[in-house]
Amino acid sequence: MSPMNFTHILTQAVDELSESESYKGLMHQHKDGEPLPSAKILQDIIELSRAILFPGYFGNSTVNSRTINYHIGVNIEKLFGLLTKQIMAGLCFGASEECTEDTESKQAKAADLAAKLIGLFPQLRRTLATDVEAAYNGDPAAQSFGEVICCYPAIKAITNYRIAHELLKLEVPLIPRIITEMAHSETGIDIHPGAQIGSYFTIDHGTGVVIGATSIIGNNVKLYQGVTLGAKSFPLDNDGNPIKGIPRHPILEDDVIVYSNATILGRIIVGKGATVGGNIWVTEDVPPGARLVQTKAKK
Ligand SMILES: CC(=O)OC[C@H](N)C(=O)O
Repeated sequence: MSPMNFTHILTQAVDELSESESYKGLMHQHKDGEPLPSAKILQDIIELSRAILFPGYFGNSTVNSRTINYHIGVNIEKLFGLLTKQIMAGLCFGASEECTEDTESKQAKAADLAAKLIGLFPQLRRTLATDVEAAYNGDPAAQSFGEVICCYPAIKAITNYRIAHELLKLEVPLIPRIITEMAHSETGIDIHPGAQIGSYFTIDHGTGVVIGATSIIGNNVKLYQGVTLGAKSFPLDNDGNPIKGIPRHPILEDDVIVYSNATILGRIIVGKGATVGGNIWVTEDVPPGARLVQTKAKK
């Protein structure tokens, strides 16, 4: 192809891609003074959060009990600055009116929400400590808490989820979903920030786990790789659009174990202490303490 032809093809592509009919619904219209959330900075926020919650394991590895106050202080200060800006961007993204109107009060709100989230970090760390313990106690292959924190995808995914869930409760738009989707890409574990998950939660191996937006998981629950807590077909409104916000995912009560690749669908209850075996499809309530298993393979 001659350079003239390249130019023609490229110019035509530019023209077609710039036509409003072509990008309708697919472009975010930038307005001066309105930032968009940045996946890159949110990644920095997650790295800082991990360094604060699990000092020495993430971030600066030279931290010790004499210097911890300094390290946590520096990281919290950085986190507060970055988080405030990203929350502001999230508020702008979710705002129906122009974000440039009332910027000061939005900025004050963003700083307030960032401080509220950081204020929850001590409680988040206490809950994450239970998740680390559950991962260690739930896996004979784990040699130490340190190994679990450094290596287990579940700890990364659950940390992102627990931060994102608090941001969702603070009604910050978009950012919670970006944070859980970052963990999804990193670990293969997809936990929607809207799910409610108790303490001592663990996922062994993790790859392919999906936990839907309205799932409710009690305390001391263990999942294996490939488990889906999903929804069944959903109702549509008169215009044929899905009706949002309906509880449609399972409730797993305390002490439930679900083995690999089980698919549990709909707003059903898996009762306290029940065990759901691998590779099964569950769409009805499971009584407390039940053992649900697939029929054995036959020769
Ligand atoms: C996990 C799952 O059921 O996904 C289906 C859909 N995203 C929903 O939330 O209903």
